[in-house]
Amino acid sequence: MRVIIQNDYENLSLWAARYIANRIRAFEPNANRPFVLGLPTGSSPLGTYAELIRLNREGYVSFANVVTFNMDEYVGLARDHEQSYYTFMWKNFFNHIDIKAENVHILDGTAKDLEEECRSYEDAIAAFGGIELFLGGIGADGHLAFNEPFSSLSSRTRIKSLTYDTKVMNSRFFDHDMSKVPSQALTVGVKTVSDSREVIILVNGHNKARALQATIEGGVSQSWTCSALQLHPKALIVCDEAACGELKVDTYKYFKDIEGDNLSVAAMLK
Ligand SMILES: N[C@@H]1[C@@H](O)[C@H](O)[C@@H](COP(=O)(O)O)O[C@@H]1O
Repeated sequence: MRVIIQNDYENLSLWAARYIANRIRAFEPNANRPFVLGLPTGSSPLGTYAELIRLNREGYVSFANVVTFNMDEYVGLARDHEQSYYTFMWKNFFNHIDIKAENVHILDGTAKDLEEECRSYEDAIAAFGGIELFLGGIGADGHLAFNEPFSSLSSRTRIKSLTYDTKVMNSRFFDHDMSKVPSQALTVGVKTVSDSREVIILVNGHNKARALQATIEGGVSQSWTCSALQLHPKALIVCDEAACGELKVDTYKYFKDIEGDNLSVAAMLK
């Protein structure tokens, strides 16, 4: 596992966006061989999306041959609901880049047969040859996508009930009214994420410090689903100083030292 520690959220976002842009450029995707990118919602990726939009507008990276799969979606929210993840993604990212609408995949939380919706999502990922790079965030309880604590580490896309804590956290988007927060979501599984050839997780802020500690230093455990990344051959954590509060000094120093030359945000633009 690599851990990139940036001073603040701004630099974390620039570094992550430039890394992703460079990966897409190096892949040289075309219509027959698209770059398959997994994407999250939430506040963590907003800065990364903003920089990717800027890089796209400047002509540094194109999404014309990028295929995306989003991590999750609330059950029961229509796509045009202002808090659906569908709305979030178009508003904050897809509307501003040169991606083709037919290349965007987002689970439909209003599908008649939700189990079939999940199965066909996994089939669609497989049909594209799997995901090249999955970008994600984590919840304060370490959830990856909506894989809440004690989700199976070999889980696939399925329906999950949200924990009380997650509903409280997400109620900020629903007028702070818990009763408006959907109780269930469709989510890719831990295994769906970890089957990707590369995983990048953004972790910022003090409230994620325990989750970051569990991801890097704790044992692999279903109680912190993010810890499954320890078994991944190419997992990359991009975090800010604030999120490092629970790491051992030695751990912190190790990653700062070993990644020293790689931390420059400016040097990421080729
Ligand atoms: N399902 C999403 C996750 O994919 C996200 O990583 C997490 C953290 O959100 P934020 O980035 O806003 O802290 O919350 C949500 O519940």
